[in-house]
Amino acid sequence: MSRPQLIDQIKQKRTFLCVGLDTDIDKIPEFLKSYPDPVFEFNRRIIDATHDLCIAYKPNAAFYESRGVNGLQSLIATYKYLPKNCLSIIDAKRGDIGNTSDNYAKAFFREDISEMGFDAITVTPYMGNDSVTPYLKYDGKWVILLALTSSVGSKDFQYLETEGEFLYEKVIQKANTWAGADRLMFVVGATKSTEFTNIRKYAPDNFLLVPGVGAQGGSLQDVCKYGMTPDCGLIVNSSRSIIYAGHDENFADAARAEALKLQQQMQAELEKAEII
Ligand SMILES: O=C(O)c1cc(=O)[nH]c(=O)n1[C@@H]1O[C@H](COP(=O)(O)O)[C@@H](O)[C@H]1O
Repeated sequence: MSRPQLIDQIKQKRTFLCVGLDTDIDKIPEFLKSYPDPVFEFNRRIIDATHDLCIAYKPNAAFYESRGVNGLQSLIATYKYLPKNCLSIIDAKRGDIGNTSDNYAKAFFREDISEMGFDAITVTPYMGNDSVTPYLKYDGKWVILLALTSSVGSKDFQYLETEGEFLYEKVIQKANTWAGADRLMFVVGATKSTEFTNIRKYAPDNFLLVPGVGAQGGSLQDVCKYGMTPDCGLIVNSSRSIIYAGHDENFADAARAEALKLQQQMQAELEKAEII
């Protein structure tokens, strides 16, 4: 999905919500366990219940890889089911030397080889240029680079000062010399909303993938106040607070209700900023 298409979807659907498919087989309703692929069945119902309220889905690879071959099958089935008008993000947080990154890129971008052709992948920046550029070779695909994460541990390295700047500021500036805002996004945690003004100095046009609203306590309103651009520039992810909102046969309705609350708040923010 290109940047103009993404912006168009945001305006049409009046939302910039990403539903995180962090599907833990131990947390899904018991009645689904009789299905051949319970995790896919769970995801299918979540997608059916939320696709008009969001513009992206983000399966987190860890929840699938932890189940070996079965997990990979659930991930492939989920990828194939994702609506084409939603940005598909694989949250894999990969990054390695060039030829290894080439293979990670194949794993998630080359549908002809791996059966998965996600639109975007999360990548760690710390091995530098040659670890990131293999993902950028794929025209039309996005790299979403970790900049300032929502985790408590973000202070360990991301706030280290070097040449008068924080390391995360350097990451954003350097990475923006590798690709434009039509190919590169950054992850910035919603729990870091006070930093958004600063981040926009270095990333005025990039879309930011913002996790941390919901279970981690980040404020959507603050994220919008400090991080929104004339193109919206935000994809706000929420995983647990949506997908585990209910625990019985009605879990998909409960997920929809949570997604709807966020969509309505997002619509209000888009209207306030006169984007729609
Ligand atoms: O890259 C991410 O998506 C990510 C970066 C970050 O800084 N913090 C963060 O929580 N995430 C991911 O975003 C999702 C957050 O899930 P919830 O806290 O359940 O909404 C998880 O899949 C995390 O792995």
